[in-house]
Amino acid sequence: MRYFLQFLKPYRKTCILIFLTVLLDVAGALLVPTVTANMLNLAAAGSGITPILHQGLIMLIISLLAGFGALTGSFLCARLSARLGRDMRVAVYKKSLTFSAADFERFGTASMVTRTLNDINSIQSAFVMCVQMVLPVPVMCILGILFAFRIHPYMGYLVTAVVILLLTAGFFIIRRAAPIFERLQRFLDRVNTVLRENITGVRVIRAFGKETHEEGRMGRSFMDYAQSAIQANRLFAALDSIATLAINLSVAAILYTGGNLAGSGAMEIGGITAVTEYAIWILFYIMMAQMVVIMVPKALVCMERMAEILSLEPEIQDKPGALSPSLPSDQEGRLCSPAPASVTENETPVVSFSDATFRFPDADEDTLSHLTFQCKKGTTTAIIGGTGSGKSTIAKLILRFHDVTAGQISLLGTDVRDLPQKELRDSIAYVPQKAWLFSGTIEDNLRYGNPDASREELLCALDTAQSGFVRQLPDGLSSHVAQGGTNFSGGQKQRLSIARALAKKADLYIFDDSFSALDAKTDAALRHALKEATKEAAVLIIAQKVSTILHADQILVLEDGKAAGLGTHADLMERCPVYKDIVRSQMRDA
Ligand SMILES: Nc1ncnc2c1ncn2[C@@H]1O[C@H](COP(=O)(O)OP(=O)(O)OP(=O)(O)O)[C@@H](O)[C@H]1O
Repeated sequence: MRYFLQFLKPYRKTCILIFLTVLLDVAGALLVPTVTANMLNLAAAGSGITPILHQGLIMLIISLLAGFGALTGSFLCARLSARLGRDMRVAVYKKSLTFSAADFERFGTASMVTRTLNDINSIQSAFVMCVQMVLPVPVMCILGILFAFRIHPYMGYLVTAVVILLLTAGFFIIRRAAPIFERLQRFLDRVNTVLRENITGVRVIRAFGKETHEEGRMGRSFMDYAQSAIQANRLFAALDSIATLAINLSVAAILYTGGNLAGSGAMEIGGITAVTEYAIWILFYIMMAQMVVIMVPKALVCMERMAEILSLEPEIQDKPGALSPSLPSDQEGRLCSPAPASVTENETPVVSFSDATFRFPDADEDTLSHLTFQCKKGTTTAIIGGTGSGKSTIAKLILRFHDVTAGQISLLGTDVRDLPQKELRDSIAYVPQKAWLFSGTIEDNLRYGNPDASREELLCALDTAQSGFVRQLPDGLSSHVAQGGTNFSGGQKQRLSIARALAKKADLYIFDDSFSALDAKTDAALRHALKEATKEAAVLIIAQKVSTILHADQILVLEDGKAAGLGTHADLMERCPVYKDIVRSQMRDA
């Protein structure tokens, strides 16, 4: 709630305006029956047409003012709701950009999507409904009861009794509804998770013939959600029936009591119509408010879920004053080394691991242990090792998706934890293990890391990445890319991802198993072209195939997160049994 009020703060004036329009609307709704009663009383007393017409004119003015209030209120409310929704979504999205991989895992992708879209929608609609339906209730009740008392004390007591009865019934129903709505939101998260898995993994499901199994899983999630929704709707139905019964009983009571009072001359005949209308209006508003208030527990749960995201302290944060003036950029946007002048550029390590150790928060053992190596400008460092040996984790640590548990990683002599994350990542071009392209055009994707790149630079990056196929496409650089790049083959996606990285001017290029889908000829041609294109930077290649890294300046051999060897291919063939095993097994397979 605290967070929601913060979002509401900039719109204080609009809120006050909305309240005034609500007042106008409610006052109009109650004054029209009062004027009707006056007209009836005038007619019953046999006064002429002029005073009745006069009352009619007053009624017209009141109706116009009330209509203006209602219309303006609705407009302001709709606009406020849309702006609040936008502000909340932007805040949640911006916050999610600061999350580390571990922070994301706390929520899960499906829940993040539900929280950003569905939860904020629920907050928005509950807010609009509350302003339009709940805000007028106290005003309507107080004014309505006062007006009824003005006509006759008995009528006042009657209306008060009905109001108390309905508010009590509403209170108990809402108390029962809160946990149901909480459950409903959790089930919605689960439906989203299962649905996402089923849609993204549809080919695997079909290939393994698991349609029936998945149908069952989906069915159970839908059933749980449906059962809670039915329970909630039953409560709505109960509330609806109670309110209709209350309205009818109160009208009957008013007609009976009012008739007796009018018959005995204690009350004017028009009073019966007026009080009946007051009661109907009050009960109508209470009924609508209860329908809306029932949504409040759900909205509160959604607010809590939004607050969970907004209040989370990101695991990885920039240090206060992390902006590093010691790392000015050169003309091409690369960070310049803060190394002393005596150190020549070639000797300055772009990346340096010093006894770096890392353990995932939920793991029992270190994923990487005591790694020490350096990647220098103009050289290629390769990392090879078995599956799960920690190769990709090294790339993630350099990019600060995680922080080392012990030891240190430096970029151009500065601990990466002392650099602003933006500055750090700006100086690195990264090709992730899973090639991912964004929907749009090839050009949009290539410009992702370097929006100012010229067309020639983009074509050059494509050529280096052996993506000549782009030139053959009818639309060339403007060719459409589907979400995730699904309209390209695995190898094409990899090459486009490599071209995207190359289009960015960086101090360090990281290729995480990025050549795996390439045939041997393309792989060799790409590595040859890469040497020239990245000669001003350091290159880190993570690979499974020995042929990809054979000519690297140094090769780090990883075994269970530990360095089993570091050297050139020839060195390692002489003294690293783990490397020799890898080479032999791949030769045998070949
Ligand atoms: N988020 C995580 N939480 C816990 N453990 C993880 C997480 N991500 C990876 N691991 C574990 O860390 C280890 C190293 O993973 P990593 O992805 O670095 O391996 P890799 O050598 O790149 O493997 P591959 O060659 O299969 O890509 C693995 O045992 C993996 O199970």
